Amino acid sequence: MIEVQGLRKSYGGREVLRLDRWQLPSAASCCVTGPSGSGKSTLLEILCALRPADAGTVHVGGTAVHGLARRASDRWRGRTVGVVTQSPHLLDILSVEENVALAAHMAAASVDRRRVGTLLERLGIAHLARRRTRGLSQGERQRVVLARALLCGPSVVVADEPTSHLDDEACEALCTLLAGCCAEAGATLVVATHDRRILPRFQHRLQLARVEAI
Ligand SMILES: Nc1ncnc2c1ncn2[C@@H]1O[C@H](COP(=O)(O)OP(=O)(O)OP(=O)(O)O)[C@@H](O)[C@H]1O
Repeated sequence: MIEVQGLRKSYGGREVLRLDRWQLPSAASCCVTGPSGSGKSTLLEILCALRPADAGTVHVGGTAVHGLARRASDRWRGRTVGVVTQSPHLLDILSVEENVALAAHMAAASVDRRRVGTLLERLGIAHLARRRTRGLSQGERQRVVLARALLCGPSVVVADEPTSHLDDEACEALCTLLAGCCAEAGATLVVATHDRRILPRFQHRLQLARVEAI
C-alpha cells in the first residue's frame, strides 16, 4: 500500500507538486500522467526517498518514508524499491551484467547470476551481457536499468518514462516483463509516463496538473 497525504514540494519558492491525498493498494499498478512540469518525476523521487518533500506524509508498504534519515533511506530503497530513473545511470566501465549485479551489492545480497541472465534474456539484451555499457543505445541502457531494478525482487517498482526511447517491439517486451515480474512478486508498480501505448496496461491512473492550474 502506498499512502500519501498533504504532500507539497517547492523549488526556489515555486510550488511544483501538490497532492492532498492518494492511495494505491499493494500489488496494484498505476500510471502517473500529466503535462510536462506537473511533478511526475518529483513525486516518484519522493516515493523512493531520493528527494525529501517539504510537507506531508508518505507511507510505502508500512514505512514512513518522509521520516527516514539519509542512511536509513538508502538501506530501505536498496532492499525494497526497484528504481528506473528517466536518464539511465550506468557505470560505463562495467559490463551490462556487472551493472545489473550492482543492485545486489546495493542491497547487501548475493548475486543470483542465473536471474541476471534470465532478466537480460527476457528483455532481449542477453547478447550484450559482457559488453561495457558505454556506447549502448538509450533503449538498451533503459533495459539494463530495468533489469537492475528487478534483480532483487523489490516489493515496489518505480519507473520514470521507462519506454520513452523504445520502439513498439521493445516497448511491448519491457512492459510484459515489468508487469510479469511485479505480478510474480506481488510488487506494487508506479510508472510516470507520457507514452499512450502503455496506458491501458495499468489498473489505476493518477493524473497530475501543473500546480498553477490547480
Ligand atoms: N532540482 C530542481 N530544481 C529546480 N526546479 C526543479 C528541479 N527539479 C524539477 N524542477 C521543476 O519542477 C517542476 C516539475 O518537474 P518534474 O520533473 O517533476 O515534472 P514532470 O511532470 O516529471 O515533467 P516531464 O514530463 O517533463 O518529465 C518543473 O517545472 C521543473 O522545472
